[in-house]
Amino acid sequence: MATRTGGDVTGTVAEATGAAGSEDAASVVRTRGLTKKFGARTVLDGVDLDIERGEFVALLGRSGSGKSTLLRLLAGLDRDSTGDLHVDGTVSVAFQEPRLVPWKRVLDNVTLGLRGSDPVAAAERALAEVELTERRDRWPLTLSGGEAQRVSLARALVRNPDLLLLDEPFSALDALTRINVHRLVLDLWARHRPGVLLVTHDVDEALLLADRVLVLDGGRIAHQSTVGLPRPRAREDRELIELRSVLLARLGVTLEGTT
Ligand SMILES: Nc1ncnc2c1ncn2[C@@H]1O[C@H](COP(=O)(O)OP(=O)(O)OP(=O)(O)O)[C@@H](O)[C@H]1O
Repeated sequence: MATRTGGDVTGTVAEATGAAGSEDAASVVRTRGLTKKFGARTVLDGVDLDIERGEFVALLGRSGSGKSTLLRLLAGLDRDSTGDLHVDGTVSVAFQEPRLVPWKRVLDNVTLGLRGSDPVAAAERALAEVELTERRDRWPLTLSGGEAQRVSLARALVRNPDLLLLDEPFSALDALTRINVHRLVLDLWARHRPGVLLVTHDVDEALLLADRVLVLDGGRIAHQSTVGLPRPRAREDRELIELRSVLLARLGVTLEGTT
């Protein structure tokens, strides 16, 4: 078993408790030699990962490289691993599908499992932040995809997480909605400053949003690029274009013959 310390997971599916002082107060995540096997197959093979408080990290990797597996371990949704894993603070998770409870209205989805003195007021504030105050009494099935994803973000943020884990939360959205939700996530992140780990297939999305972009390959963090540009960022920025080709090459995509 991995030594899992810290991490009070609140999210859509998991609840775990624990508390421990961090070895490094600046880090919300610290893993060393984190290894995960499914049967005889080693999917994560000694992952060393640090995420600082308030840092936005994106994780790229080919399909099946183990991105979601790593996210699930950080979320405490899977505990069967070896190595060191330390998560310091509260964790919230948002997935590709919003995973709203269909028989609960929007507001009740956000307050679900929420403790504290006034969960309704907290949920109302969170819904206002994602600009969905008017939808508070709607049933999830009557929401658009973008609205449902914003409710899912409100539900994640209402808990004021130290670590926000995002597993491809934008991939099912149409291009325009995706741009708006990107803007919203950056806004919410700037206001709340959780550490973020965003799992994505989209190199541009990673470069537009993150401070650091990691590539998972061969069960390890095989590459990282730091993106020093201020936000909002433009896709056509020269530095971004260069980083994009480096990352695509690391992902095994070559752009020869394309413009
Ligand atoms: N519960 C499980 N039992 C057995 N194998 C699993 C299980 N979960 C994941 N795997 C395997 O582990 C590998 C990594 O899966 P994972 O979902 O983490 O990859 P990923 O990088 O997130 O992929 P994608 O980008 O396609 O979502 C895959 O080969 C997958 O089949």
